[in-house]
Amino acid sequence: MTKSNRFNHLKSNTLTKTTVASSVPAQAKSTAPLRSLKQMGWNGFFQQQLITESLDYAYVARVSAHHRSQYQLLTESGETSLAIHQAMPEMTVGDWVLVDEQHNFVSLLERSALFSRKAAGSKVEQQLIAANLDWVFIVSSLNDDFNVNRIERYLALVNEAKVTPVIVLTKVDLCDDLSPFIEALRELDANLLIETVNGLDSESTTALSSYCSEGKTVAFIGSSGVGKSTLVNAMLGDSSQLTSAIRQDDSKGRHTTTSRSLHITASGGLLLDTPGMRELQLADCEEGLNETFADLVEYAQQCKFIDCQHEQEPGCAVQAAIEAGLLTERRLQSFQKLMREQALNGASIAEKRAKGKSLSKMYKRVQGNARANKRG
Ligand SMILES: Nc1nc2c(ncn2[C@@H]2O[C@H](COP(=O)(O)OP(=O)(O)OP(=O)(O)O)[C@@H](O)[C@H]2O)c(=O)[nH]1
Ligand SMILES: [Zn+2]
Repeated sequence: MTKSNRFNHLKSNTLTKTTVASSVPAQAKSTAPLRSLKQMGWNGFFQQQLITESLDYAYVARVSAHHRSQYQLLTESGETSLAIHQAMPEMTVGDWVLVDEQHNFVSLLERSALFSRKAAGSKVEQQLIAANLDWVFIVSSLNDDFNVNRIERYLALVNEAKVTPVIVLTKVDLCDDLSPFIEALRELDANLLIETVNGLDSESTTALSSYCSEGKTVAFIGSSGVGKSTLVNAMLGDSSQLTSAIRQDDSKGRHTTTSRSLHITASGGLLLDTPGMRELQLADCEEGLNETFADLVEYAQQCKFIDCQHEQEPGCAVQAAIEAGLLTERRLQSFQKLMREQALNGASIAEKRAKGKSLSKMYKRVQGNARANKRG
């Protein structure tokens, strides 16, 4: 079957119940109101991955929580669960899956975005944190806690995950002069999306509703005390959404009550809130760093040596840009610190020693790739 006729029947405006098998299993039971796939975040990117044949016996579901032995799923008929088997791929909150009527896993749909980290003590194991997000709010308060280096770190993580970042500056009610904060952010990227809010004032937080519109999935990251929980509560409106839970049988047949990590917000979007998102560390995000420091990487491509570390090497275009006032020394230091940090966090202890020695190799690889991409 050719690609075109395989997808002929799938039109982007048919994102309704009729595009999937109508018989979602009767087991689905929920205290939450029913939602259409579109309201759960379904869009053309996922639709075009569906193959007609599978729709005759499978239905679409979104992972709303990940427990030890099962995934919790949101379907158009309510919530259900999927027992974890070895043969299944690793999945995470936000993933879209096909499941058959006997509750067997059929397939995992390709992700539009993914947050992951290396599992502790393991060289290769990836721990998946969240999938298919549309926006991530990087939250920082407008006071002494505001830290540009920290925001750069979050930007690298969000860019690496292929999600669009929005900087949310909280506690605007306690701030007399916004301009130094905005200027510092504009220095990172003149096109950054920035919102200023008072999390305690519902009128002020409506600015975030436009991102969290029907079918859009958002998450918050930021350090402790900046006001994330306050914003989460404001966006969920009806607090019952936060505690909404389903009863399910655990492996020993006992009833357990578990809460989900994917919530419907008052503005109709989805809010993904897991401990993993809150504890994100920088690891293996060279691409994310390159995007976050695109200005610096651009200069680095003009350096005489491909593995230039932008310290005292002759012909360093990065140092020249700093001298010419085109780039700040702070930004170079932040880039170098984050490059080192992500390399070390992503490595095992044995690898760490080796990686410490081979920073120049890493520069060579990153800057070499950037040069190659530019040529290509
Ligand atoms: N004045 C003012 N206070 C705020 C604002 N947002 C949050 N707060 C207060 O700041 C404190 C911390 O807010 P939280 O929402 O708990 O912060 P958090 O980021 O969730 O912190 P963790 O739970 O530790 O991660 C609380 O006392 C909030 O009431 C704001 O915009 N203005
Ligand atoms: Zn250089």
